[in-house]
Amino acid sequence: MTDCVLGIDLGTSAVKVTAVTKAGNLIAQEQMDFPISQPKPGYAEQDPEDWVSATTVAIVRLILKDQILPEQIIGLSYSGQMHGLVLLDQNNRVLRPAMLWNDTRSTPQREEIMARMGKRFVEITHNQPLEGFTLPKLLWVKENQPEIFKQATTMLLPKDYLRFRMTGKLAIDYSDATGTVMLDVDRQQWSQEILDAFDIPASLCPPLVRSIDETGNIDQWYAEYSGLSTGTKTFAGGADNACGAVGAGIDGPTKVLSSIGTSGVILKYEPKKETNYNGVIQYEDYAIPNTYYSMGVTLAAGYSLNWFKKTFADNEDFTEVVQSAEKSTVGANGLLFAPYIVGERAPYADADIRGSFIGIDGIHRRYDFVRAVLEGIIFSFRDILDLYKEKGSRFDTVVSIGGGAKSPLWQQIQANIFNVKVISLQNEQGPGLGAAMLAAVGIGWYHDISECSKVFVQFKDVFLPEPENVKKYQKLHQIYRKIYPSTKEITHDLVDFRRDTSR
Ligand SMILES: Nc1ncnc2c1ncn2[C@@H]1O[C@H](COP(=O)(O)OP(=O)(O)O)[C@@H](O)[C@H]1O
Ligand SMILES: O=C(CO)[C@@H](O)[C@H](O)COP(=O)(O)O
Repeated sequence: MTDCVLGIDLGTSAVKVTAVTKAGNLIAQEQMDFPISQPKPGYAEQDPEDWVSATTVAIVRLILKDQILPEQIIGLSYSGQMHGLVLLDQNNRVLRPAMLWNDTRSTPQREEIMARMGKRFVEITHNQPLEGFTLPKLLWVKENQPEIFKQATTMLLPKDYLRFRMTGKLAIDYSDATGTVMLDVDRQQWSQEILDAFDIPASLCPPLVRSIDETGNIDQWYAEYSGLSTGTKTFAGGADNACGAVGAGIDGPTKVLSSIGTSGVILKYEPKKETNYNGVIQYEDYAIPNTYYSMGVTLAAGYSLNWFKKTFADNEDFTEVVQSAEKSTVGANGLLFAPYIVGERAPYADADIRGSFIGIDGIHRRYDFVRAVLEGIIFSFRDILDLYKEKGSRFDTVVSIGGGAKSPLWQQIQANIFNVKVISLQNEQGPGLGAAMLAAVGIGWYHDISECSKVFVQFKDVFLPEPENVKKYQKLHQIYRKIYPSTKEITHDLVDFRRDTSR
């Protein structure tokens, strides 16, 4: 019986639980999906109970199907979808569905924050108060559901709620706390100035801990519910992008992370907390203590592909749909896709922009549309890389993770659009591996993340830019860049005509 740690990756579409030994061997992995509810355009909610049930199913499968013994699991940690707001009452009961990172209903609150605090807000948090972040959501509840706000005694993020249900302990780690935009990044504490400005009781904010800190053992109730042992220690964990970067070995300035999950992310390691991109690019505490990262987020990356598949190829296998894009060409035979189908965050912070296919021709087949979707998402990533390049950053490697990294074609498209070498991991589940690494360091197997990374992080394939295709993509990207300014007004005008899915 070999001891192992679990990395629990609470994503937006599913939870994935990965068991890893001290030697970095992945001995089992289980996944359980859960739904997302979009009752109105711009809304995105989940029932926190679904996270608990799905995680428990995955753990039960590890024990019953994969034959992992509960006593083998000496520690576990968490990676969580970021920014989502979970509100608890005085009995620690959930007050309303969680409002997720891709819920963009809080534009008035975002504007109110900027009107009230302006530049000072960006100085404190190193971020703009975008709709996706937690504070605008909290203010939305305060203004639109005051009876719920009045009952709220604790605010948690998704993985922190899951940890609470498994241990009975309330906590939040610094990487997720930055994503609330209520943390004073320079002082590394909740910002009293922001709390006072919006009349938010400080008692709502849970205690801050580091990602590798111990957060209690599995409690009796959860041990009985799941089959885990009360001897298993939990460690705080981090934001999914922070954990993804840990699991991808991002620990210096020349490697960049590209993640295609439900959202898409281009992420860069930042050694100094003083760096401030004035909110154009997000700035967050990293899961490695006393370091930071910045990132640009494409709201609908894997989500765009999911939408396409659900709408036009529902009963077909995911891999086959993606592979069909090989029948198309670089530039999808003259078809472009802009992935703004739930609004956008970077490089355009615009909750009302919507997506488009440009250049539809009678010659186009479904595989051209698939190709355009894959390419459009990466053009959006390229826009973010260009923001970094404008600031003088230079990279020689992109590490590709997330569900999208299952496709070699998509990784080659990345290498060609970025004109940079792209490498993949042995297991594309970087966030789960990163969470397991936090537990491995927390438990004392390794002195620090860097030591653990040498054993746990294993790369797989290398995709080199193909010069002919790089040239074609450079031209196509210039055309793609015109889509946002050309469609902004048109798609904003269409807002009132969108279906209200609550009816
Ligand atoms: N075989 C595949 N090839 C390419 N992309 C895929 C494949 N299967 C799933 N995906 C993409 O991966 C995304 C899910 O990635 P994942 O990292 O699991 O997301 P999350 O952490 O947000 O739940 C889906 O939205 C889908 O677009
Ligand atoms: O909002 C952000 C980052 O700021 C998202 O990246 C979420 O953290 C969701 O991640 P995935 O489920 O797409 O991995």
